[in-house]
Amino acid sequence: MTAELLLLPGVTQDALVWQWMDLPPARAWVYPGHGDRGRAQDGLTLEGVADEIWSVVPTQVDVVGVAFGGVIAQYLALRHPESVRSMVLACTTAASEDGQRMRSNAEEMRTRGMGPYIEPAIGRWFRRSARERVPDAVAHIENTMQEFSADAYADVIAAMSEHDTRSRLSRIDRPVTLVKGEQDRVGEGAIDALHAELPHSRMFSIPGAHMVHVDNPGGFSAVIRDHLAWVDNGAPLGKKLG
Ligand SMILES: O=C(O)CC1=CCC(=O)O1
Repeated sequence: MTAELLLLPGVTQDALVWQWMDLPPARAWVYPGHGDRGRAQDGLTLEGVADEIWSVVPTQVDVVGVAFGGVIAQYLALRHPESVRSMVLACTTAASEDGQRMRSNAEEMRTRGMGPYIEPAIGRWFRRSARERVPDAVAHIENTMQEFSADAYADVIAAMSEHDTRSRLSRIDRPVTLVKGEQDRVGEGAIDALHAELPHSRMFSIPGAHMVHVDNPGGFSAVIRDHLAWVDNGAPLGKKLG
């Protein structure tokens, strides 16, 4: 059986967020509290999300993870290495910088609701030109966030506050393509840090802000297709590509 392409998006995003990309057939994952799904009954953890994915996907997957999705992809590869053939990790990180601040932000979200968070998120996630270039995609994200539960958003931020895979990244012996959004100002330097630690990684920079898959769907599709060709052709393991 060949590997299935598995798409893990950023927080608040549903399966429709990939519709502007040009990809081979893929499984678009929907996290608890996202899309039509209820919140995780026993609380959302990074390990729990990864384990649920592992329990559902076929033998092997090529994982594409953006932002929160890139975090989940790391837990999947660490906890269930046999299930991951390769990864594309975009605009993501190996560790949250300030867990205490994230936990207090999460508590504040639960009381304030989604309203105050939508415009700032659009500002971080897209380049200014996005409303002209990809108006439907920006509108989709805005509409999704307006309907989204602040508790579900807070669940993700609280779970991410515990995130730190730095000491374990050297165990991931799969080919990884890392993607930097050239205009991504969230966690600057985080992709370089992943590149330094992941033994079989290569790195691309493409125009785009934090949610590079929605901000630059054409450019990100091209990277994924290049990645799949690289892996299908036996991505040279043990060799660090720059
Ligand atoms: O919203 C951000 O700036 C960072 C982020 C947290 C989870 C996610 O997917 O992006």
